[in-house]
Amino acid sequence: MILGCIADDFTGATDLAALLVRAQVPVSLRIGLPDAAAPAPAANGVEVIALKIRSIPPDQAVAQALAALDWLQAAGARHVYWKYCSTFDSTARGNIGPVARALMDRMGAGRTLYVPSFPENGRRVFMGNMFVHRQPLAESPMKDHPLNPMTDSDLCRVLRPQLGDGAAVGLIDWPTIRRGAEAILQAIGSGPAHLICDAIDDADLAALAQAARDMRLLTGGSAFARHLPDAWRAAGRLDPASAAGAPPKMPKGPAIVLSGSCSAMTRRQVANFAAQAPVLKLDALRLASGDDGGMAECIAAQIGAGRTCMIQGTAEPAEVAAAQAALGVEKAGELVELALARAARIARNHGATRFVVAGGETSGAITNALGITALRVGAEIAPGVPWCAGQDAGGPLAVALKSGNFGDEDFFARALEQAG
Ligand SMILES: Nc1ncnc2c1ncn2[C@@H]1O[C@H](COP(=O)(O)OP(=O)(O)O)[C@@H](O)[C@H]1O
Ligand SMILES: O=C(O)[C@@H](O)C(=O)COP(=O)(O)O
Repeated sequence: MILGCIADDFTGATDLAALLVRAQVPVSLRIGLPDAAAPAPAANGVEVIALKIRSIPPDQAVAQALAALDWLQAAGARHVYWKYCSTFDSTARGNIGPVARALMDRMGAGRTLYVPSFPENGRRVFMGNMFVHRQPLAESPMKDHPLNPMTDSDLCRVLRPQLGDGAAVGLIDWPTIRRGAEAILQAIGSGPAHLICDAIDDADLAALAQAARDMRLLTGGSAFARHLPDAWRAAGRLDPASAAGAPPKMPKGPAIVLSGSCSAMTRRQVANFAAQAPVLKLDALRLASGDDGGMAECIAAQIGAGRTCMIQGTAEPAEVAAAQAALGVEKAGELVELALARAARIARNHGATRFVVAGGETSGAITNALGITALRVGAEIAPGVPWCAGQDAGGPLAVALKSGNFGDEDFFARALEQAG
């Protein structure tokens, strides 16, 4: 296997898998830690392991990431990629830094790069500061994220305390990156173990990939990973004729939209789709007292009759803040995730075959609830959001796991049309 990847959430995993398919390599996407009976990886392919470790306590995230690393290494991974969010989503304690550090220690890797930029989706790092479209990260809607609000745009400052022990974090800045792979290589050689990298367009990411092609451990978003296969091909380490293979066949049938993201873009997408399909809005406070607003009846009436509907946890920042103040951040999030996971199972029992899900944590909860253990990546609906084909006890199904911030306003309708 040329590359083994550990993704910290499920939308991130399908994003990464889609971009690697674009890079013309065979990609296998496994949900959770593969068991002993899992099929062996392809010799020249990429393995992506989707974990749900973005917001859990650092020691648990590290333990799961190391277990994934052990599996990937035993399966022959030549390089390893630690995939986190293109907006560097993490809590004050981690988990980007602690997991990177643990992977470095276990692999004996002296250095690694941190390259979250995803220019096609408006995420750029300049002089160590992350921008989301035209706004600094800390002024963007990411400041209101329910689980990991991002309140500092300076990524060196975000990473340093996560690494602890006074760890040195360096920056490979854009003027260096614009001088090309040779200059980047020198900066890597003379810098500290942890290096945040600027990148404002895909040419920057390609230069970084060329400079980093010998590094065994790399970290970042999907857009940087996409450039690695070309860098390895140029170095003669990957068959120039390698291909992603034929896209999987997607099942047809009733579809449900399940939205747990509260991002600004998802809120617009939910409002847009609400004008076209029946919607049930969950309320975290009512869920806490066992009231889901008749969710099962609503799903049975719509999906059972072959029509679509949407169940949303999605709410405005003030509503989320009120629920969190009453219930606690974790409890409020968990209640909505569990309700949406239950909605997915009910919909499946009424014949749903297509699931459009918004939100990374939400996608993790739903994919696990459906018992999906592997996905095959199909066509992208929006950059970084592919339809994926999977299987559960009831047979074939399709899921589109949308990162909170990805896609245009009409994303849900477009997704259903595309796989219609
Ligand atoms: N109304 C709500 N009140 C409180 N928390 C909510 C509400 N709706 C959704 N959530 C929680 O917010 C979190 C959103 O995270 P996630 O699904 O990862 O979305 P994103 O992709 O935008 O990061 C989930 O844990 C979800 O359950
Ligand atoms: O890199 C990205 O932006 C995405 O792949 C990602 O990780 C999405 O996370 P959520 O926004 O929590 O869905």
